[in-house]
Formats: sequence, C-alpha cells, structure tokens
Amino acid sequence: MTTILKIDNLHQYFERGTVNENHVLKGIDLEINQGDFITIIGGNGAGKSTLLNSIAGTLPIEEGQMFLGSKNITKQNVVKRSKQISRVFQDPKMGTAVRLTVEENLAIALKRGKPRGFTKGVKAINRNFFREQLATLNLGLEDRLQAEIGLLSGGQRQAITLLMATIVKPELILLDEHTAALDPKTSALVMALTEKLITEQALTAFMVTHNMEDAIKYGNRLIMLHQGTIAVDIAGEEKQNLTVTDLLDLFHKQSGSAIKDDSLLLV
Ligand SMILES: Nc1ncnc2c1ncn2[C@@H]1O[C@H](COP(=O)(O)OP(=O)(O)OP(=O)(O)O)[C@@H](O)[C@H]1O
Repeated sequence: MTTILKIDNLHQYFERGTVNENHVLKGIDLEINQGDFITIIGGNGAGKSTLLNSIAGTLPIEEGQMFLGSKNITKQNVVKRSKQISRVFQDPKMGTAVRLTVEENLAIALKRGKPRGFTKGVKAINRNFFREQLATLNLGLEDRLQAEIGLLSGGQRQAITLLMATIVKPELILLDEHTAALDPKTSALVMALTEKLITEQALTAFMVTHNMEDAIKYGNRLIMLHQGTIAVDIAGEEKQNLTVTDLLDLFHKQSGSAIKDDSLLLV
C-alpha cells in the first residue's frame, strides 16, 4: 500500500508558554494511504480544524514531522503544498474568486501546480473542457460559464469548488465541513457529488464533518478525534457495518468519557 501522507508525532499549541497555553494536538501519528477516503469526526475543540490546517500548511508545525510521499513537507509553506493538496472550505465563498466568472475560476484552478503567468481570457479549448466537466455535475452549470461565481447558489458554488479542487488531480483533497453551510437536501447532493468525484478519479480524501451519518456512510475509514488525540480509527468492513450507536459506544470505550457535545449527535 502506498502512503500518501505520513504524520509523525504532531503536536500543536496555541499561546504556548503563556498561562493560556492550549495543547491542541497531542502527538498525532497518522498514515493516509493512496485511495483512502477518511472521514474525521470529533466534538467542538477536538482539534479537527487544527489538524486540517497543519496538513494544508496554513498553520506552521510546532513539533513533529509530515511527509507527502517521501518528501518531508514539515516546513513547506501553504503555497507550495497547495500544488499537491487541494482544499474545499465550509464557506462557499472561500476558494473561489467571487467577482470572476465560472470559467475564469476554472481557468485559475487549471493552472494549479504550473508556472504562473497571466493570460487574459479563457481559451476556446479550455472552455469546451470546462463545459464538459460542468455537465458531469448535472446542475445545468455548463450553460453558466460566464456567470459571476458570487451570484450562484451555495450548492452550485460548492459543486464548482469541488470541480476546481479536482480539475488538476491533487495528491490529497481536504474537505473542511464543506457541506455544513448548506440545507440538508443540497448537502446530500454535494456529498453524492463528492463521492462520485472521489471514486471516479481514485482520489485520496480527508473529510471533516459534524454529521455522524455522513461520517459512517462515506469513505473507507473513519477517525474520531478527542481532546487532540485519535480516539477511534476504523476501516474496511468494520467501518461498513458501523452504526451511529456503535460509534458512540466505541467513543465511550476509547476515550473513557461520554459525549457531552450535542453538535456530534446530529443524526
Ligand atoms: N487561532 C487560534 N488561536 C488560539 N486558539 C485556537 C486557535 N484555533 C483554535 N484554537 C483552539 O484550539 C482548540 C481546537 O480547535 P479546533 O478548531 O482545531 O477544533 P475543532 O475540532 O475543529 O472544533 P470545531 O468542531 O468546533 O470546529 C480549541 O480549544 C480552540 O479554541
């Protein structure tokens, strides 16, 4: 099995050395294998965003090491990492240029990892490619190439953001509660689209969610963070057969505490 991302003994602190010191990640060891679709769940303040920010490079690593393939990326900045690691945020506005059109945004995404240069307009050959790609989303967006992204609905924007994050195949895609701001029906649609893109392109994905049902339904592996440590890490058949009740039981057993956080009980 090929390891895409390896995290060794990752510690993250906020306000380190002060009376307010918060030791948020406490020695995370994690190997993400090629083709893994991992769902991450955990209570408020468990460290999910901090882990995602550490992987994306928006938060410098305090202690520990991180490898992308065989390359040590511990000190690599977010711009360099973004060539291989793409990210979709909760806020549909993040990750897109809201004043630019759909096709202009896709043209920017198509340049990920390539030398930057400004070419005005969108080439006809790319326009056709974008139209084909948008048609696969089944949202009629292939006819909205010249629409300003900011004018589309949240669901349409998240669908386009997903396309932008995958139009150049990333080594790893980070999904940061990317359906949390959507209504349940749109959220289900975007999740189905997410699964389709991940499966068709054989992507490796790491998805933070507050929704236990989604965490169970999607992906081949589930990780539960609790107070900065990995409390549960299950995969394969064990994950497939999991129910929400099992997951809660497992959490109690592993962490030795009951879930007090209502946000986790969204089922
Ligand atoms: N920039 C920051 N400065 C100081 N403390 C922070 C910062 N970001 C996060 N924290 C603290 O770190 C801890 C972990 O936060 P984090 O956002 O990683 O948790 P989370 O699991 O993503 O929670 P949530 O589900 O609420 O988003 C919390 O106690 C939080 O208050």
